[in-house]
Amino acid sequence: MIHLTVNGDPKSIETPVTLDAFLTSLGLDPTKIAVERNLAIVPKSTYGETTLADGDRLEIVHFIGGGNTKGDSWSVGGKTYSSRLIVGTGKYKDFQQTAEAITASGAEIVTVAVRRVNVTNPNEPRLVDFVDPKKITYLPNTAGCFTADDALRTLRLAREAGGWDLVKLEVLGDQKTLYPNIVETLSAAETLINEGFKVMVYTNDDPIIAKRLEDMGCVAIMPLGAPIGSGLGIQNPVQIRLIIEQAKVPVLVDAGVGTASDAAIAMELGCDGVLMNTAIAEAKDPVLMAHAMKLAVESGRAAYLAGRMPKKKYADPSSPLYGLI
Ligand SMILES: CC(=O)[C@@H](O)[C@H](O)COP(=O)(O)O
Repeated sequence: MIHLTVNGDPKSIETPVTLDAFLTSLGLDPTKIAVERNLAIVPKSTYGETTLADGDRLEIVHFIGGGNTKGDSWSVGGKTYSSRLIVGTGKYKDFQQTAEAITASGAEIVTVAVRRVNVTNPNEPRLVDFVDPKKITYLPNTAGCFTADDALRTLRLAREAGGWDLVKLEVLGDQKTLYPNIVETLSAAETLINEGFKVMVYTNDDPIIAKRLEDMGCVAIMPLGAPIGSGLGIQNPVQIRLIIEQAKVPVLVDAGVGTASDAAIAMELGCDGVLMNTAIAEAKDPVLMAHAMKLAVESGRAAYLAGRMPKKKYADPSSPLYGLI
């Protein structure tokens, strides 16, 4: 019988085994841990030829290199995306800067205000000459529409012009708040869905309305974090969480993000993604901010998947084994 200690706990094994086999017998993945044997680090490449002996003291350190979110994709409108950041195309200095920011953001979907951004007129600079619609999904939106009729005309136009049927519906209530007009939004969503559009819908942070839009057939629910263009960050995390908990379609915070931490909070809440425009376009350095937003969305998503520790009322020492080695 061989007696060992593992992180201070006694362990016994019947016959000598290699470190590799021992770690595996503990249910550990030898590629993801580091081991100290009798105060000397064991190189990973020698785990297979290191035979444990009576009296060995092992210290095992887990999760070296951490996890990653590779392969963590999401789908909308029948297409799968790995970036969870959707960016707007308004408010930039020019299309060149728009394109550079989009590249830095890593976004695979960009939203375009059909009535404001030139996509099709060859006599003016066109966004499509800077951002290739074969590589990036264009998501036409109805920015600036205040009635269901306006929104319907705009999106029918978009389908006619570019064949786009995955659309972002936003019907606004007033100029001061740019809050959604929910009555008009519901009516437009119903018509669009009946006409075969796949509707990603901008809405308020009301779980009841969100459910109704989902039941109607919207393919994504996009509650505001704060008023469009305000950069105030997520004002109502509880409501966003309630919307996420009940939804069976993707939920993306849309509007009101001001800086990277706002995007991370949205993702930590469990959102499938974030849509933003102003925070990037009106930053002093839009391209750098686009990069920051990419990292924030990825980091918030990883934190959500990792599962945060519970909040505690009192201190809890970080190194319970301190002094034992
Ligand atoms: C681009 C777009 O669709 C906006 O209407 C959207 O809601 C973004 O809002 P922010 O500019 O606050 O990010």
